[in-house]
Amino acid sequence: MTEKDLAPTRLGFLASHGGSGARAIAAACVAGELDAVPVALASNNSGSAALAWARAEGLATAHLSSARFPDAEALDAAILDFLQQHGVEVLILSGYMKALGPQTLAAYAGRVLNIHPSRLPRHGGPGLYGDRVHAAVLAAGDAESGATVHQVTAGIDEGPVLAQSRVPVLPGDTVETLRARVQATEGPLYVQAVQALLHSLQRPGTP
Ligand SMILES: Nc1nc2c(c(=O)[nH]1)N[C@@H](CN(C=O)c1ccc(C(=O)N[C@@H](CCC(=O)O)C(=O)O)cc1)CN2
Ligand SMILES: NCC(=O)N[C@@H]1O[C@H](COP(=O)([O-])[O-])[C@@H](O)[C@H]1O
Repeated sequence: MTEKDLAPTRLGFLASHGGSGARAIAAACVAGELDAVPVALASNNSGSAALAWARAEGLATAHLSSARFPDAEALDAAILDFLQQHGVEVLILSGYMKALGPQTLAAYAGRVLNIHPSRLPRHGGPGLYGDRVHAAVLAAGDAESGATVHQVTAGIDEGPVLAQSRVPVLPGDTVETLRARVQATEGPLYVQAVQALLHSLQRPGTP
């Protein structure tokens, strides 16, 4: 058992807006629920609340967007360089609205998680993000919805599902009321999924 094995796992985040998932996971680290430490957050929006929160928390931060790196390969390389520079071991997508590139996916294979606000495979894929997902659930007349944490692979929302929540869709629901009911499940669900991933990484082969 090396010193690194005993050290808490270093977490990195990508977020486009509020970073609610990152905040819930960071709080669970402080509370001792997760044997991990948040170390870095990058956003494609320089004015995002997630970036302001990460700066205030003392995390390493970066604004990495297609505006700064018009070439997708260069943006992917910049994201990977930022994460490796800060020794990130597990990457958490927290309301990140851009496709993650092949270099970062290859370097972090099996160690990248995303949360999506529906019960995948329903209402997932390109073009389905944020309130568009809740609108799709309502338009389809689904009786239930929820959130999904999955491993991230090249295809959008196609990675293996690790955990799901379930909430009812109620008569008279709007995008706002459904979003609030689903988002109330996301923090605990994401913490539970990260816990399971850390366990599998820290003690491979144990149930
Ligand atoms: N390689 C992967 N990258 C990402 C995945 C993934 O599964 N594999 N998940 C997404 C998150 N996501 C759904 O959970 C998602 C995010 C964004 C989009 C989308 O269509 N985005 C629009 C742009 C939206 C914007 O700029 O605000 C687009 O790309 O045109 C769909 C699903 C994160 N990355
Ligand atoms: N496809 C990804 C996606 O739609 N993610 C969803 O966006 C919201 C982000 O909120 P936040 O910016 O306040 O964390 C969250 O509800 C998350 O499930």
